[in-house]
Amino acid sequence: MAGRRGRAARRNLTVRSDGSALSLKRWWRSAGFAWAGVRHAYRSQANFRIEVWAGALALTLAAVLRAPLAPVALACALVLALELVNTALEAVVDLASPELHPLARVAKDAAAGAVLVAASGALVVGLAMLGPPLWGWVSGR
Ligand SMILES: Nc1ncnc2c1ncn2[C@@H]1O[C@H](COP(=O)(O)OP(=O)(O)OP(=O)(O)O)[C@@H](O)[C@H]1O
Repeated sequence: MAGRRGRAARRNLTVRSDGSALSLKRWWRSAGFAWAGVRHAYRSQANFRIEVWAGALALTLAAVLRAPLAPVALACALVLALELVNTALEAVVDLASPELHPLARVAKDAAAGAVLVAASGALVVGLAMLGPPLWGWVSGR
């Protein structure tokens, strides 16, 4: 009996906390905030815009050349996600340290480094996946 009551109480708690977290309205609101973040990055960051269009080009080429889509999509998503994190970190650093500070530099440089590493990896993935079929298409083989 006590066990059943305990389980019911736990279920109530779970329903109350998970219920709101899983509500479609709440999820839609959160997605709206996330999309606002993406739009802000697109408007304010030239690098993000370049990466978006480079990714779109790579995905189009992969589809047209019938190259594996998943690794190209994953590499593009990684670069874009890290650029968004870099944008967020830049904003937080500017908020916390408007003056020049060595730690602010470390934070911004490391975040930019993360994007650079991901972009280099994406370039390798792009060359490996799209290079051979593109070469075959160009050379008519
Ligand atoms: N508060 C700061 N203290 C110390 N160094 C800073 C600070 N803000 C920026 N820097 C240095 O200047 C570099 C450029 O910073 P900035 O905020 O202009 O970013 P960015 O690389 O121009 O990025 P974006 O063009 O995407 O905004 C940083 O990587 C860092 O080395």
